[in-house]
Amino acid sequence: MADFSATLQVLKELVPPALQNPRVGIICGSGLSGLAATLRQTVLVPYDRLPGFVQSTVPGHKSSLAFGLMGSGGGVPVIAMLGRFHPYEGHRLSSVVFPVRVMAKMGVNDIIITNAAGALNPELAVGTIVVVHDHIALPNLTGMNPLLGPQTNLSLPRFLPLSDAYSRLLRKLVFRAAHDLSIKRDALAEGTYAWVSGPTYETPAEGRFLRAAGADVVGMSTVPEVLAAREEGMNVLVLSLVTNAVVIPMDYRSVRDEFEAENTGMSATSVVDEVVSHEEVLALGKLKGDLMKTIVEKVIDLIPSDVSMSVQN
Ligand SMILES: O=P(O)(O)O[C@H]1O[C@H](CO)[C@@H](O)[C@H]1O
Ligand code: HPA
Repeated sequence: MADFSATLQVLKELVPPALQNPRVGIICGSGLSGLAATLRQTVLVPYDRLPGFVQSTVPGHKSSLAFGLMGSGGGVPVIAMLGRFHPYEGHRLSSVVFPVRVMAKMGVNDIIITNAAGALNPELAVGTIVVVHDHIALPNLTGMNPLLGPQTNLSLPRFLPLSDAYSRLLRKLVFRAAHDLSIKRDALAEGTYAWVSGPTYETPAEGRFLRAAGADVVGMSTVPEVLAAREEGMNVLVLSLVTNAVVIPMDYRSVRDEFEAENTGMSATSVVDEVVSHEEVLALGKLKGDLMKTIVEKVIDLIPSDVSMSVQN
């Protein structure tokens, strides 16, 4: 098991005292590290200075923690991961969630986890921010769960309930923030996140399967972080930016028909199969990053400090 005390000691040396007790934790999804641009008195700590931290190897993820003040007035002390770790990078699940546990040990009560995700629900337009209210995690159900293994902290629950994983209070604050900021209603939606291991994007049949199971968006991150944060007793908010529509045609556009038409001399429409790319995901993050930033900043303003100090739902 990783040694948190060594990590905490380094942070004590590198982070000024005023920022050493962050109240809110933020995890920036693919292309969303600009979230930290609104921090004041920012101090960056590269992951390679921190025992127990691995490196973010995915484009659109930086390998640094950012400490600073966010929001109006004096500001709220926050700690932000400018890049996250995914199991598909080859990182162990315990490494993926290590920073979340460090946040807990530094006193973070509320964590805002963002990600880029593909839409399974056809009603979700690209660019929508989905306030996640539930998840489906096939990897969890089949033995890939960051909480598997001997209990490392006996003060934490062995059997963690997840029916209340996504804080009702924090979710509602997102809609209050959007209202206060006059953000148009359809910029936001609510939905269920499906976690897949990646790094492959879904086949059309897999997309249909996840949709039929009740998921609205799909991505390759977040759920391990949610589990660790809940185990540590934090209140969790997850915001998914829809960066692409998952390709789920029912119609496979028969190549037999295409062949037969060509073979009989009739003109056949040549069809190019649609594909998604990480470049597309990052481009959307760039386009909509400001909206995510504005909402996160306002939510942080709205979190009552007395509520933040205790676990609520
Ligand atoms: O979930 P984040 O880290 O935002 O990134 C999403 O974007 C990448 C795929 O384009 C995957 O890593 C997926 O999980
Ligand atoms: N599938 C899985 N993960 C993703 C997607 C997707 O379509 N888009 C962004 N992350």
